[in-house]
Amino acid sequence: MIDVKFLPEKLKSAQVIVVIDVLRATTTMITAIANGCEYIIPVQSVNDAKVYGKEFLVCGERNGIKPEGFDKGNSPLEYFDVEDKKIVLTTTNGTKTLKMVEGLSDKIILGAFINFSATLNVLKDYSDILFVCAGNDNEISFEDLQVAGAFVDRLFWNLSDSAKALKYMWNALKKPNFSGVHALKLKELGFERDLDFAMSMDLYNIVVEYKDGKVVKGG
Ligand SMILES: O=C(O)[C@H](CS(=O)(=O)O)OP(=O)(O)O
Ligand SMILES: [Mg+2]
Repeated sequence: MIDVKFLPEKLKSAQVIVVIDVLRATTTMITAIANGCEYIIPVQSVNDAKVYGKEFLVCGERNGIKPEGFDKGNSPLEYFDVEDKKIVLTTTNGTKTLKMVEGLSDKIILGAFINFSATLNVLKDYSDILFVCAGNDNEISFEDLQVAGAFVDRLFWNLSDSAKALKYMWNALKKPNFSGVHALKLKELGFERDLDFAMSMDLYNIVVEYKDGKVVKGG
């Protein structure tokens, strides 16, 4: 079954789980890994991140903005210079959702548009996939649903009703349309370029996984 959770609730195990927080956590983490970051440790809180030692870049956001004392925020455009770095990251929705799916699958993948085709190639080998959209503060995210819909549209196993609904939504849109509440909020905060970046298809040809507590380049 190909199933989609519009929010990270009523979670269940699956052969593969794909966590989607296209604005911006999964887009940001994929960018960091594609630019040579060794690994990323997602954590729940700003205080959890601060305890990591000097060998880590301490990164993330609250209300979209880099917390005081942090090295980087949650804009993917800040992660082109992270070769061989170790990162600890806390974000409002994305890192929280990764922690929530821990233990539910042996294969947890990060989903976004910037490495869409590479991820799709891996997903084609599986018939039991759960897409988990991170949403925004417990509300659904139009942008996350678009990524799920684009994947579902290219997978041909049994679709759940939520997957079927997103397939039709994606077919109506045909390309990314970032105009939801979260996109507008990021625009107001001055992150318009993040939206363009996150809507770009296939900038990177890698798969990114969450394994043993770390976000790493997939095999
Ligand atoms: O930084 C982001 O884009 C969001 C926080 S907010 O909605 O902009 O305040 O965090 P994320 O975990 O990536 O949804
Ligand atoms: Mg988000």
